[in-house]
Amino acid sequence: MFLKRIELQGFKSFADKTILTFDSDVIGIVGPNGCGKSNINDAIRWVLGEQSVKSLRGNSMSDVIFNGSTQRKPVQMAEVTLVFDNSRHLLNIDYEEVEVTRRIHRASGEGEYFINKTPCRLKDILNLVMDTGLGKDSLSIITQGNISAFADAKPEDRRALFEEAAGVAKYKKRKNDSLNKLNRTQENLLRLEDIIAELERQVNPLKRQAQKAAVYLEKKEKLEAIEISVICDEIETLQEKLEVAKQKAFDLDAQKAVHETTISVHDVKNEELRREMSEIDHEVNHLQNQFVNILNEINTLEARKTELDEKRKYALESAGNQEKAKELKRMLEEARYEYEDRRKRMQDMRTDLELMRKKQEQAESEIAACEEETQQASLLFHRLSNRRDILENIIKQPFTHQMGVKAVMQAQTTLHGVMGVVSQIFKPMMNYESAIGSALGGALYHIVTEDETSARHAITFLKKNQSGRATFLPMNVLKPRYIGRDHRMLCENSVGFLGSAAEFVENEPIFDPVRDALLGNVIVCDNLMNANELAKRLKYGYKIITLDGDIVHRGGSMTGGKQKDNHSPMQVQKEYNQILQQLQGQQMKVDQLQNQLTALVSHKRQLDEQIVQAQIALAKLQPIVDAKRAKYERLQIDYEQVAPKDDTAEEALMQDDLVIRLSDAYSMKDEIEQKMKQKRERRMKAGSEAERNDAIIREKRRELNRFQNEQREVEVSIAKLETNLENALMRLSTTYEMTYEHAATLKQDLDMEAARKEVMRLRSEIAALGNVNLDAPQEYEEVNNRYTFYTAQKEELEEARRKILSAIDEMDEAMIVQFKTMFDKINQELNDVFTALFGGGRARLILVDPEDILHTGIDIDVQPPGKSVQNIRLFSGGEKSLIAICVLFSILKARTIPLCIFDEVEAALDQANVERFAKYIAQFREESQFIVVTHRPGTMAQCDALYGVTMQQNGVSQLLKVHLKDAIELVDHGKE
Ligand SMILES: Nc1ncnc2c1ncn2[C@@H]1O[C@H](COP(=O)(O)OP(=O)(O)OP(=O)(O)O)[C@@H](O)[C@H]1O
Repeated sequence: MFLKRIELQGFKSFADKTILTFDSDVIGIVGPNGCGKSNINDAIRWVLGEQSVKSLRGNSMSDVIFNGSTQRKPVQMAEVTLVFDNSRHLLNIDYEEVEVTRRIHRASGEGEYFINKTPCRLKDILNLVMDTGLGKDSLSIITQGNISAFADAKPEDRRALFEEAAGVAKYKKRKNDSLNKLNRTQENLLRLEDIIAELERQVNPLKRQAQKAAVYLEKKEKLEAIEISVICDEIETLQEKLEVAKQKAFDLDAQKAVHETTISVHDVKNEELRREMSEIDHEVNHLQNQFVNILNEINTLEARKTELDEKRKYALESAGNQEKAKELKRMLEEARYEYEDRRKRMQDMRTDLELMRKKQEQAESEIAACEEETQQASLLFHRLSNRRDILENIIKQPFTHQMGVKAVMQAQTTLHGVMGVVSQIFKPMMNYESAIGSALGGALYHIVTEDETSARHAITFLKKNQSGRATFLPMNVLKPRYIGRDHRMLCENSVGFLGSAAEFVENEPIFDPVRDALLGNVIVCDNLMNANELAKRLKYGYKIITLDGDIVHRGGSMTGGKQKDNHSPMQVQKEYNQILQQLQGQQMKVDQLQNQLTALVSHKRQLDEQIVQAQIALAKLQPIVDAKRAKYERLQIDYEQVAPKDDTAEEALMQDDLVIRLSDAYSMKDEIEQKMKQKRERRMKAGSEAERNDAIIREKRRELNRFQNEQREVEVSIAKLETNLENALMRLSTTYEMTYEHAATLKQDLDMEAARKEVMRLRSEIAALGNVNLDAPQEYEEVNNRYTFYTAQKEELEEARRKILSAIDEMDEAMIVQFKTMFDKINQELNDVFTALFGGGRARLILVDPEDILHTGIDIDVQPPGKSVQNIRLFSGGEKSLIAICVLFSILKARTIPLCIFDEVEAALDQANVERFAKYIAQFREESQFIVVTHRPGTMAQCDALYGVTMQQNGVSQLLKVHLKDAIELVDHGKE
């Protein structure tokens, strides 16, 4: 027996464990309607892998689990096991006995499969029974429904039965698998083709980019090798320059200190001089008092002398000759003394006067020279002041020729958002006025506004008042412009480059955007020659201006020259600043000269005064000298008249010291006068010295000022050098990630000028490369690898597809042969089976499309005895069943099927046909095992054994082996 046993538990109406053991070839299963016979049939199909809930007569797979009845609770699990004898190895497995089990749990709804109690997949079970004839479309399980549907089915729906009989299912399955594989391959191929197309699109540009990147890297490497040395050299040069500038700053500091010391020394000196002058004044005062006193004393002595002389005169008249001679001799001595004394004093005075006159002459010529110089200096000062006034006037009344600008600026307070005119907003740094003027050009007279609305309002204002035109720069739309990083670097390495024009103006921070927009990308160069050279290097992409205001425009055109009366605001401002500076110097010069002149004039005035005083004194002394001489001569005559012949008279003594005292008083007076003169001279000298010191202090202060300015410039240049140095160091660290110390060890001994040019050349070549994708080589390699990989894959897939297609062709071939052979075999059997069952007539199978064996439908052409009905559908139900049964038996004859389960297939047949049918089954018992569900005694009579299925009141099927008679009774009893 092929199927040895069925074990059911919880399956449909078989709530309890039920075992059907098959020990005969033809087993009948009998029982009343609804007792559960077909559930056995369902159980077999279920185990063999039935997935159609509908064909299992349920709504869900868990409907196969015993659902309970009035007296029994539902169970939670259904399990059916089929036990096969596989000694003939009909099943595709090596075991002699095979147990196939399927289980389902109500809770999870999950099914489990087992082969020989080992869990397996549904697929394994389908494989196991494939081509045994036990498949779901096979003849092994035929129901009444199948039988009646067979005749009415469409020809193509009948095909499955024959395919199953021909055993092409395995090919079909394989073909299906192959087709699925082919589909997947096809899909993969499509996907691959998409990927390859996409990669193809990327690979060529990437290849170009990778080549470009390689060129870039090569140049970059070369550049790096040279530029590190160039930057090092630049750093060293900058450091040297910085050293020099710092030394200069130090020297300036030292000079400043020297000057400051000089100033303070002179200040101290002046302090001393002033103290000395005040002391001298005090002393002169004191001497003047002394002078007055001595004059008084002289007057007193003179009076006493006159009185004495009168007394002597009277005494002489009454005296004797000897007495007289003695007295006269004494008087003569006094007179001679006085005369000599006065004469000598007069001589001294004359010498003094002479000296003073010489000094006076010298002072006069000095004054004349100083006056001339002062006059010249004043003249220049006035000329400069006049020019300053004119320029001031121009500055105070700007925009005389720009009516529109003038009108807007006059109405600035009433117009919202008008911020100023460009020429007034920016103040060029010293010496950059011409350059900035040229850089701004026409924009000098543009009006800066907050935004476009403000500009619109101003334009409306100009229109309404017909006040002219003006150009406006709304701040909100201005875009900053810069010199590109690479270009900047190129500039910094060029001779004569000073910076961008924006660096040389001062303005309020709020106007920075205007500054950057107008001047950010304008380059300032020292002269036109260097400007041309730089323009060439920059490929004429920037406006370059020189300190003289000449311009090399973008594109290379040039503007230059000089205007006679340049009234551009920047020029006016420049001249005004220069004039203010000159005026300051000139004013100082004039002041200095005037001070000098005043000092000279006062000196001369003092000299004049002294001369006059000396002349007066001399004039006063002259008559005195004359009188003294006359007196002396007179006394000499008088004495000679009375004097003895031998003048042996003893030396006359000056008895009265009045004369000496008087002479001493006069000497004292002269001495005081001399002292006063000396003091005054010293006072004057000190005054001049103080003035000279003041002049020196002023001069030193001026120089100090100059030093301070110079120091500021040096500080600016130090700051610039430091910035440049910092930039160079930064370039080293950002571009090459190197410190200077490390870079210096790599520095090569190059001709720096040539190296710089090489750097420039490489830079411009690199810049000309444009955007470089440095990841391109790697990306190219990746993409190219993927491209190669996918192309190879595509070829492999195409090869696989070719193989699948050829395998499908082979399978088709095999299926056609197998199908056709089986079909022919069945067709051969059919006629015999038909005549046997119908008792005559003829029947044959027809291929609807013999050209397409793989898909053709199958028609049946039957001719029961004595009938000429062409269309199979026109036959009666019983006839249709019988025709189907004929085909069934033909198939059984054509090929062996180990197990056939017939579920009331003969229900529609009449008694005679049932018997014929039953007997026919018996013919196959040698090859096939039959399980026949039947109600018909004729069929039962041909069975070797009969199982009766009963269902008691509790709704649970039960099984019992019965004899034929009991079986008929069971069925009949059921009918009742
Ligand atoms: N899940 C289930 N739980 C309990 N009983 C079930 C279940 N499924 C089906 N049944 C019962 O099984 C019976 C139907 O069995 P079956 O169709 O095998 O009868 P039968 O003997 O073939 O009848 P007939 O001779 O009319 O063809 C019904 O009474 C039905 O109530």
